[in-house]
Amino acid sequence: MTSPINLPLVDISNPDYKAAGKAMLNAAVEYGFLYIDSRTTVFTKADVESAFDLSKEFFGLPVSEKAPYKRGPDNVGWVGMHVETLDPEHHKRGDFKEALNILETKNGKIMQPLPPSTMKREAEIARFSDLCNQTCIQILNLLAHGLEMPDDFFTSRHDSSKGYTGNSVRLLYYPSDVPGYCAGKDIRAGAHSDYGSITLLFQRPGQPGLEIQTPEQEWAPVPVYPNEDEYPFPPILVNIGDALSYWTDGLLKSTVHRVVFPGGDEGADRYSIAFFCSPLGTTELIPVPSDVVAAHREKKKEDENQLVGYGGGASELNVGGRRLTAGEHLQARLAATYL
Ligand SMILES: O=C(O)CCC(=O)C(=O)O
Ligand SMILES: [Fe+2]
Repeated sequence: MTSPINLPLVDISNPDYKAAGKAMLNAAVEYGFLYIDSRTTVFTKADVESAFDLSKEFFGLPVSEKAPYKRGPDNVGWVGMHVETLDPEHHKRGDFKEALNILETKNGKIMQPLPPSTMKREAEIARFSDLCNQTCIQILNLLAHGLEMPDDFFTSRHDSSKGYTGNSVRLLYYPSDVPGYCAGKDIRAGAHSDYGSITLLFQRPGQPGLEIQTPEQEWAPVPVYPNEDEYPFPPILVNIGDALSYWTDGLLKSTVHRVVFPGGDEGADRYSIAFFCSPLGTTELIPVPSDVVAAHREKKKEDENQLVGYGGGASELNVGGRRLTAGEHLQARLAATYL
């Protein structure tokens, strides 16, 4: 096994905007993954604990109480065991996980039906969703800054008051004992890249399992904690999705990752929470006006249609004489992974 990867840890509250923007950009270019120091975020320990607590409560419901809230064509709702197959090419059985996709809340309100016990916690969910959104805006601003573009270039294309983005909170549950699991054949979450612009990932102490693909095509575990420091909760893992990679002509990496069953004593259940931040569905994935991106393109002289990240659903960046939109890419990827 490859040694754990040593990803950069970024202080998101750094008043030296220029330094923070470059630190964020460098990590996004080199790894496509980075940690945000949880001491520098808008979240309190209680916000994160309450989100994991309600996640545990939801997944602990009997199947009969979750089934009425099954994921529909709008991609919101409960995803049962083996329903999603993130890497259908390599895994016959679907992912060994359950998920709950919760669409970004609006003015404190949940926009979809949920079980009464979860609905009761609407205020906590809405606060968590808002804080995720705020964090994504901070990150997108810093990345724009790092790319030497107007600070609001990305955020203005993520403004959900202007249309549908697909931004969502995703609660994930990977049970440790699933009948019929076959080591070496089955996987908790198959290899994939994320589809939107950025993903925030919240993890729990003692519940590892995430791995990223290195440029040498090996799998490197991503530790829950990057070092021995004292944190109120584990640092938030941030990764770049396909949209930002297309937008920057591959300068920012949409890195392939997966979730495995850890060996040894670490065979615990894993709970994680992702926040997927996506551009407005109508946004064309055209390389952005950045000198930094232009210099990268000049250096690479790359093929226009090269695959980005895992790239499965979007080998064609041009459709019908125009560029692919963020919404089309999202739909193509979902169609490829819900069989
Ligand atoms: O649970 C995790 O650690 C990762 C989940 C993930 O990669 C995803 O849902 O896109
Ligand atoms: Fe992912």
